[in-house]
Order: sequence, then C-alpha cells, then structure tokens
Amino acid sequence: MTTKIPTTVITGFLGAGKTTLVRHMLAHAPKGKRIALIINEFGDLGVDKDILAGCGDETCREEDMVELSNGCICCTVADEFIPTMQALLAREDKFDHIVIETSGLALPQPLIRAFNWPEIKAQVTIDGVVTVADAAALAEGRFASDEAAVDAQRRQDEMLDHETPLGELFEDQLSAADMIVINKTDLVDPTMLDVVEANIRAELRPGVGVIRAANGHVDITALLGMGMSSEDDIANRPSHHELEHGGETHEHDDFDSFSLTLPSIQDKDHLLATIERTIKAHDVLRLKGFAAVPGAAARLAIQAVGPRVTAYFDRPWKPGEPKVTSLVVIGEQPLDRAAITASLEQAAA
Ligand SMILES: Nc1nc2c(ncn2[C@@H]2O[C@H](COP(=O)(O)OP(=O)(O)OP(=O)(O)O)[C@@H](O)[C@H]2O)c(=O)[nH]1
Repeated sequence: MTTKIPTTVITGFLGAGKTTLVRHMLAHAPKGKRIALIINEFGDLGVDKDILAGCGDETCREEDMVELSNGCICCTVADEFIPTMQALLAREDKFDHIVIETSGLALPQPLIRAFNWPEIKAQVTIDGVVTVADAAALAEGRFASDEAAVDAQRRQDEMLDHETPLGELFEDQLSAADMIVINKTDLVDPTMLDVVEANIRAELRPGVGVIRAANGHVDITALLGMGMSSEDDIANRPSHHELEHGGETHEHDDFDSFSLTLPSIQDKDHLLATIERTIKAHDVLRLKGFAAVPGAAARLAIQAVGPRVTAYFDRPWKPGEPKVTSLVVIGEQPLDRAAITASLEQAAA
C-alpha cells in the first residue's frame, strides 16, 4: 500500500490570520520536509501568494505554491481543485505534506468531500482541518447583523448569529474543524477571550482541539500529523448551506470583491487614512494589496480587516516591476464599487 500524502486544510474567515499561520508553519516545518501549498483567494489579486513568496525564506519556495485565484475552492472543486491536485501529484519532485489555505469565504465541506474522489483518495488524505478564528472580530461582534445598532452586551450574544451570512459561514467553518486556532489573542483582553472561546466551544464537535495564538504562533507539531482522515468523517461536519440549499447555492453570492489600481499616490499616511475612512463609510470587510509610496524603494503591503488597517514594507520593488498601488476590496453585497473607488481615488496624486 502506498502511503498517502497528508494534507492540512486551513480555513477561517476573511483576515483571521490564515496566511500568517501558514507563514509560521513554513518557517517552523522540520528541516527537509517538503511542503506544497495551495492558496485559494477571493478576489483577483494574488496578495497572499505574493506575501508568502516575498518572505525570502527557502521554505517559501515559489515553485511549491499553487494559486487558485478569484474563486472559492468549494465552487470550483471539479474544475480547478481536482486538476490542481492531480498536477501536483504528477510532479516528479514529491512532497511530504500539502497545505491548502482556503479563501476566507470558502465553505470547507465540499473541499473535504473532494478528497473522496477516487483519483484523489488513492494518494492523499486530510491530516486535519484547522480553522483560524479571529478573536478580535468575534470580541467586537463583527459577525453580528447590525453592529452599529447593538450594544456591547448584545453583541456578545450575537457572536455566532445564525441569521447572517457571516455567522453561518463561520459556523460551517467551525463544524468542519479538527482543530481551532483562536488567533489575535493579543488584541483581546483575557476575560473577553474566555467569552469568545466559550462561544466557539459551544459550536464544536466533541474532541476538537482549541488553541490560542497570536500571529499564528502555534506549536506546529500540534498542527501537522493529526492523522484525522477528515474525509472519512464528512457526515459529522454538517454545513448550513449544504443542508438548507442541498448544496445548490453558495454563500459567496452574499459577498462581492473588486480590485483597483492607482498609478500614483500622494503619501503613505494619506493613503492609510483614506483607506480607513473608506472602510468605515462603506462597510468594507477586507482590503489588502500593495502600494507604491513615492520615494520608497520597497513596496508597502497593506492589510485591513474590518476597521483595523496596518501596513509594512515587505520587499524591495523588483527591477521592471510596475510601481503602482493595487488593492482588492471585499465586502457583503451590494458593494458600492463606484463610491468606494471614488473614495479610494482621493489618495491618488
Ligand atoms: N494583532 C494581530 N494581527 C494579526 C494576527 N494574525 C494576523 N494578523 C494580521 O491580520 C491581517 C490579516 O492576516 P492574514 O494572515 O492575511 O489573514 P488571512 O486569514 O490569510 O486573510 P484572507 O486570506 O484575506 O482571508 C494581517 O495584517 C496580519 O498581520 C494576530 O494574532 N494579531
């Protein structure tokens, strides 16, 4: 019998810290262990792959990364995911482990089920499904239906709201998990963290592990080598969307994304202030990309998750690379693209 290649599936809501966790995993993987990475992004800018490739480590080898862009892995299982897996398995250089980072809007269940397709099942097994939870977003009630209208106490109760697309999607991601990483613990006080953890635990199947982390710093031996064969246990991982719609519709219909490019911007602080203002005014859930700051030799990576905007220079511009500012914007439907674009264009020079 051939040994199956273990695969870790990383899921979790937009901006929860999946890429950050993957980065940590790659940096701390046992020496000599060859890990292939499949990255699935919502939106048509390959920001996550670019950030990982920009890390410069030998563990983040670009040739070991495959990107499934502008799609949700769960909607494109047959068209994209299966062929990608087959191509990976056909490669001569063999991998010891595969890591799949799903988009923050992906429903994990169809992906898990895909591991039962005969051509996949013969060679690969799911080592474990890891769901990254954003402690800060949960503590702030960002999955509640109308944040502005609910007071702090009610927000706590509505953390795992069944009515909203966000809440349901998050529950589906929790129900699929073998392990939960409660991330961003640095942003939440300990009492609130206990509330967040209790709410999460209430949604889990018995036996699912929960670990807390900041910046994805977890003991990677806890993540790799779980040996769960999750694909054999799909019946115990129900999904709202599959139950309610017979798998026919996808929650991504509730979300929208677009990207825009600014040929030049005035300056860094003005850009970040413009982004912050735009996010607040238009309920943008997630914004990320790279900016060309006048006079800077490096590109500025921009990350916004809900109202929190951060930026750092991640790597020097490559010779010949167009120095422009490219951003992807993600939010619930309807996203007022024209107004958001006009607002962000105020940062243009
Ligand atoms: N303060 C804090 N920030 C974090 C932590 N983990 C991640 N971040 C930041 O949160 C932002 C989003 O992190 P990512 O790792 O890109 O999140 P993601 O889940 O991959 O995002 P999508 O792929 O867009 O869904 C980045 O700015 C990270 O630096 C954490 O534990 N604490």
